[in-house]
Amino acid sequence: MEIIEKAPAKINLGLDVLYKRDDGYHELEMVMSSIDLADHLTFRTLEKDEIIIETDNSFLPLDERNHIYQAAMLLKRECSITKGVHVQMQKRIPVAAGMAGGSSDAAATLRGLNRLWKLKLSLEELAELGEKVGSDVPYCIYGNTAYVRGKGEKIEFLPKVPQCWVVLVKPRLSVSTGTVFHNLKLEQLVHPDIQGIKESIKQQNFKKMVSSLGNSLEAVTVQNYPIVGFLKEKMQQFGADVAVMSGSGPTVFALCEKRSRAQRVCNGLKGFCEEVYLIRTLNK
Ligand SMILES: C[C@@](CO)(OP(=O)(O)O)[C@H](O)COP(=O)(O)OP(=O)(O)OC[C@H]1O[C@@H](n2ccc(N)nc2=O)[C@H](O)[C@@H]1O
Ligand SMILES: Nc1ncnc2c1ncn2[C@@H]1O[C@H](COP(=O)(O)OP(=O)(O)O)[C@@H](O)[C@H]1O
Repeated sequence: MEIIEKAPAKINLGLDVLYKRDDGYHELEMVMSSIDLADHLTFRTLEKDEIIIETDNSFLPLDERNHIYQAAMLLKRECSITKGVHVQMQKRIPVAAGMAGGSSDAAATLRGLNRLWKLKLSLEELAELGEKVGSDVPYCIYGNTAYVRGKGEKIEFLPKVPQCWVVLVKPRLSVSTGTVFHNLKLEQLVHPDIQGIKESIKQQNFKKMVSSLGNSLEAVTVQNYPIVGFLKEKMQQFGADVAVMSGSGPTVFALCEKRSRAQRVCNGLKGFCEEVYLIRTLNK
């Protein structure tokens, strides 16, 4: 039997850093939304007790450093599964981009193997397990639009984002999430209006939503990689309703109510960057 799972990328419509916790992590308050750009994973049981990952991306590690491997190993241990699994992944989400590609793959692995091996774990149980693989995995178990707090484990579902187009631009550089958090100065952070984003989504008010979006980590990443600020400015000049960095970066996304406007932003950005995508938000 073969099981197929889609692993969608996320964008952070809002990301606020509240304080540094005793465990060294930072307490976050975020609004996340899934977008229509996804990795595709296919799972097949192996009689031999091994985890084999194949992918069309030649830069990813395929051993225990891969989030898919970690999620599969965790579930095998938790449920005492002695069979193995073969995972085939088509990688579409840019890597180390602030779009939770690895976390979404881990979440898809937990959902996929739960079905393949008929384990009957609830999504809540999978989310709790996923926390051990990465902070964004619990959210990625559910996807869609959500208000997320803590390190990423406290999740409140929101209605779908008002209909709009998303342009993504990923400069050719990788950002280390750890370094971004290490470099931030709490007293200098800008705090976006997370409650305003939540309310505007509940009211389906696009204009109010775009005026509230923001990311506390943006200034930290822009300081080290000025190209991120440059691309954001370009998106605004080409007519984006709003442009914000996602996660710890370096991807910047623009939201546009009109498709024609999004197309203009997309065409304009192609002159500066190879990786530019025009997509929609994703809501089941
Ligand atoms: C910032 C976010 C927001 O969605 O997204 P991405 O940029 O990764 O997409 C995530 O919380 C990223 O979560 P995750 O990708 O699991 O982070 P990790 O690799 O565990 O973080 C690497 C390091 O960053 C620091 N870190 C991370 C998350 C957090 N809430 N506080 C922290 O201080 C810690 O020092 C940690 O050791
Ligand atoms: N399945 C995976 N997909 C992407 N990256 C992975 C995966 N497994 C492990 N990684 C590693 O995780 C790191 C972060 O990648 P990714 O999850 O794409 O970034 P981000 O958290 O910024 O969205 C990369 O250094 C990458 O090598």
